[in-house]
Amino acid sequence: MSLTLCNHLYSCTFISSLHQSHNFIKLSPNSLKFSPNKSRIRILYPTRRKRVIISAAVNGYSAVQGSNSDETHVDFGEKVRNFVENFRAILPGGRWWKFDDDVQIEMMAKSVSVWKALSRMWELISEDRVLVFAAFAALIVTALSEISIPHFLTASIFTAQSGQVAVFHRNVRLLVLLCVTSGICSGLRGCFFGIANMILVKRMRETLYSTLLLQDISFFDAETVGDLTSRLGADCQQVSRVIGNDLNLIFRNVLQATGALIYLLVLSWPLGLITLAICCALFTIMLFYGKYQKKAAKLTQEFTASSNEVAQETLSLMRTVRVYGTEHHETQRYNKWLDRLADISLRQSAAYGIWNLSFNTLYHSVQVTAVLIGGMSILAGSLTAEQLTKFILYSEWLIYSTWWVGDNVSSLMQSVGASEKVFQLMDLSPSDQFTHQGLKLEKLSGRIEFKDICFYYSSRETVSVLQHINLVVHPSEVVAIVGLSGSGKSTLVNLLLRLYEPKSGQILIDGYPLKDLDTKWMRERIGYVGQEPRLFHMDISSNIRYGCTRNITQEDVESAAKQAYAHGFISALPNGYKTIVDDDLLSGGQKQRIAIARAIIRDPSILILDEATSALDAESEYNVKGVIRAVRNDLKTKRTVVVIAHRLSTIQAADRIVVMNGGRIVETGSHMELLKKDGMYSQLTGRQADAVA
Ligand SMILES: Nc1ncnc2c1ncn2[C@@H]1O[C@H](COP(=O)(O)OP(=O)(O)OP(=O)(O)O)[C@@H](O)[C@H]1O
Repeated sequence: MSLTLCNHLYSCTFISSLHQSHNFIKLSPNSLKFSPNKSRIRILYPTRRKRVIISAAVNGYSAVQGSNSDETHVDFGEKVRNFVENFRAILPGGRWWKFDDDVQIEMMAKSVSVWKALSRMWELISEDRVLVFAAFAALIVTALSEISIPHFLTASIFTAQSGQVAVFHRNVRLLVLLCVTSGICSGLRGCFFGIANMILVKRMRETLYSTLLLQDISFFDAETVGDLTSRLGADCQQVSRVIGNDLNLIFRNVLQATGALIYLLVLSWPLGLITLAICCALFTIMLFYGKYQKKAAKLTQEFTASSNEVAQETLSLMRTVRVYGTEHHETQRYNKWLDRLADISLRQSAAYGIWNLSFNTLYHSVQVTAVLIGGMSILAGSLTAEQLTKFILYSEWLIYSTWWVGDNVSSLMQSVGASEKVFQLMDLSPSDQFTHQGLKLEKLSGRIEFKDICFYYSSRETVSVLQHINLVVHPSEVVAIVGLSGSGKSTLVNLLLRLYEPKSGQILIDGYPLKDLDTKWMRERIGYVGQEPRLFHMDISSNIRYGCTRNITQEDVESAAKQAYAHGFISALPNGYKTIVDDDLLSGGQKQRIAIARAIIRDPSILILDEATSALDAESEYNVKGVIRAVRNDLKTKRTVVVIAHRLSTIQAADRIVVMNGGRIVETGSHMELLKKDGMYSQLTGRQADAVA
């Protein structure tokens, strides 16, 4: 049965119930609609390393399976109990407020303390510490000027009332000076903190991006692009508030609150202590609120990342979505995450409401207490009206500052929550390939030897993909690897490209272990054309030059394009080699030809071609055969060619054919030798011949 969640709140109840019971679902019959042709409910939680799938057999769900008449028999007592339970759930601290139900704990990044997060941020910005110090200096001057204003304001009014002209003028002059100073320093403070923040976010993104680019390929097998771009975008943006907003305002308000408190205690210590007690209560509420917001922020980041993941996947597969007419389904898939985001936001807003309510209540209680006790003190003659006015002004100041501190601490907590995953990713060590300084040979002849290679992908440890592969490819030899789909051909090439490391065995290049060779040096000497070549969003010329470290002229580009049979169609494009392309603007065959030109221009000692298996067959075959022919005819440049071949004519052009099955090499030899053997190869060619016939 498929399940439609009628409204957002019910969806939360549903998900919560799923988590609570794990096996049994408690659902409100009103909230769900079932269609009879499916049998499972699946909820996917994207996690960093795995997706948790909760499946619930709906057929075993008797309460909903029954007719609607069940609903009418719910007795009054049950209804009241449900009402009371729901009411208790929405009270502060109730079940509705808890986030734990919403998400598996392993999807969260390791929690970092505020101090740890701040010290990490300081590491990133410490290079520009002068700017930060200048910002803090401006902040201190602003805070001190602002906190002195109410004193001189009140003093000016009361000195005018009592006719002390000289003192009145001095107070007004000081007032003007304080206003001007606080105005200027406030501007400088905002500007310096803003710049410091911009630097922090820029460094954070730079560091994160460069760390990601240096990870092993297996890291990208486990992470999704949408998730990573979300860390770079939304998460870093959230952290951007830390210095420019949160810290800046926290420090300002802490300073002002401290000043106001001292002033109040000097003015009247009993009233000062009462105000302090109220502020402590406010601060305690604020701590709970801050923690709550931090957790909410972490979930918001997770769900934003998940929604980005869905959007990115759908938009990049837009043609498939259109052809299969799944727009509505995809919208629902996206909406599911939006609903969860809205749910978090709903609770955040409700928490904000409670926080504001507490503040208002406590704020007004300070006013009332001050007027009551202060008024009685005036009547008793122990306090003047001027002192009480100052007291009320400063107590307002104190409580407002406490409120601001609370507000900004909660915002800081949110930023810290958002930064956790970013720091976790930033802490990843780069792949060994980038840290290890390997050997650089004087000359590479292109001899490749696979020695007893075994391999499985870390994401599927139980599935052995290559088993005891032994193969020698001689310099300038053209070797075709053939076999059924999934037999491990591309994996073998991936190991040669060092995208993955063998689990056992060794790959030798010119007799040297591939692991000992300098990866960058080695890759510069390999040309690779994948089965589905991808192009960058830049002009064709730049796409062909991509990654080539030697000096390249436009003639070199055109010559490589001619060898790859790409010159003709490129010249026919409106802007020729300057035409901006990307993955969608050219046909599969045209992209492949550009990728071949990109491989040829490097003048590689080892050329690896993965022939396309799909609809491109004929064109791909023509292109690949052309490259092999060119290698054969060009006696000056010696190249070893490894081609993963699917077509008979490509295979025949090879010096040697290696047949793979189930991760093993089962046959090797020339076309004729293998046909005579009447083994797997002859079966494969027989099948292809039948297909052509
Ligand atoms: N990144 C990966 N993570 C986990 N398993 C993978 C990964 N890439 C490939 N595999 C699995 O490894 C096995 C071999 O795949 P491989 O791509 O090497 O086969 P192939 O012979 O090149 O197939 P084809 O001719 O269809 O391209 C397959 O079972 C595949 O599902």
